[in-house]
Amino acid sequence: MLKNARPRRSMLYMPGSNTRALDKGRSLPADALILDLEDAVAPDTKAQARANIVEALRAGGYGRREIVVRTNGLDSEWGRDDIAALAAAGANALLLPKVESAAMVQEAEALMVRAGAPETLGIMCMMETPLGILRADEIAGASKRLTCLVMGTSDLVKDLNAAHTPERLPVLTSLSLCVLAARAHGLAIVDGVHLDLDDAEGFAAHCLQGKQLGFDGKTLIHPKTLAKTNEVFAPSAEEVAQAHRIIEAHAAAVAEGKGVVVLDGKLVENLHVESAKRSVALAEAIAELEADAD
Ligand SMILES: CC(C)(COP(=O)(O)OP(=O)(O)OC[C@H]1O[C@@H](n2cnc3c(N)ncnc32)[C@H](O)[C@@H]1OP(=O)(O)O)[C@@H](O)C(=O)NCCC(=O)NCCSC(=O)C[C@H](O)C(=O)O
Ligand SMILES: [Mg+2]
Repeated sequence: MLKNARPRRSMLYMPGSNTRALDKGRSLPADALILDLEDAVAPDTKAQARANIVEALRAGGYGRREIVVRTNGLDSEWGRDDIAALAAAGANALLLPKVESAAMVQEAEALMVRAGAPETLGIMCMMETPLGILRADEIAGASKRLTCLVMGTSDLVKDLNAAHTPERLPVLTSLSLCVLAARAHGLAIVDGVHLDLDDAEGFAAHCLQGKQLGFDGKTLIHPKTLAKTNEVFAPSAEEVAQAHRIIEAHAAAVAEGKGVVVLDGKLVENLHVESAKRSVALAEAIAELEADAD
């Protein structure tokens, strides 16, 4: 069972230096917004971006969208000040970049606590360096505050000296290792960004591949990709209807003292019921989120 389960089909990055984007986030159909202080922000605008995000959080208006702030690394000149300013500013989670060990997570958590972070403030980790991927299990188990791993496939491809390819073979092992680590620790996990904004077909294929690999959703860089992402990572109406049929057929079998049933020629066991219940719960959570956004 996932800790802190909620829809994370679409997580849209926006630079903290872009106040227009921070404002637009209040009306975009994203499950989560990542207000960025790291790579999307130039060094000489870091302090202003931090102030913009604190002000945006104070002003509120983001509804039920999950609000995540990506801080700079603790090895940079800005990381500690980011955590000090954001720990109690009202975000749902802080996203730590380039995490490579449990110790890095725990150091950030200690700073968050010192800065007055509420117990509800979550931690997310960017998985985007070779060492971080190799230590995914250690990182995913580093703190009770951890809710979600976020793939950073751009940095990863760079560090691997690999290439962005349509099938993503160069990063498949890394993606799957992180999915394994996330699930082993009951965490959510979200796929990396697609950099080519004019490649709608390739983007859709990567969404589908991510869903098939087990990801809960995808990180995004532009609002025009939200609709496709939300569609792919949501259970379809047919899937939800089939999930209800599976739950009902199995319940009827159990009432007759049987543990399994054959539905449409396919075996249905308890594990299928668990998956069906997960689909129904996700569909309900999405409906709630979308009703709230109207
Ligand atoms: C890529 C962009 C710079 C493009 O911006 P722009 O030229 O303004 O795009 P449009 O003119 O098409 O924008 C249309 C309207 O949409 C708003 N907009 C655009 N992008 C966003 C956004 N991300 N969030 C919110 N709103 C957005 C524009 O303001 C326009 O609105 P309006 O004025 O009403 O018409 C830009 O999309 C952008 O900056 N994207 C985010 C880039 C980013 O955050 N990058 C860092 C994260 S990715 C990363 O770091 C990867 C990871 O770490 C790894 O290693 O893999
Ligand atoms: Mg990165």
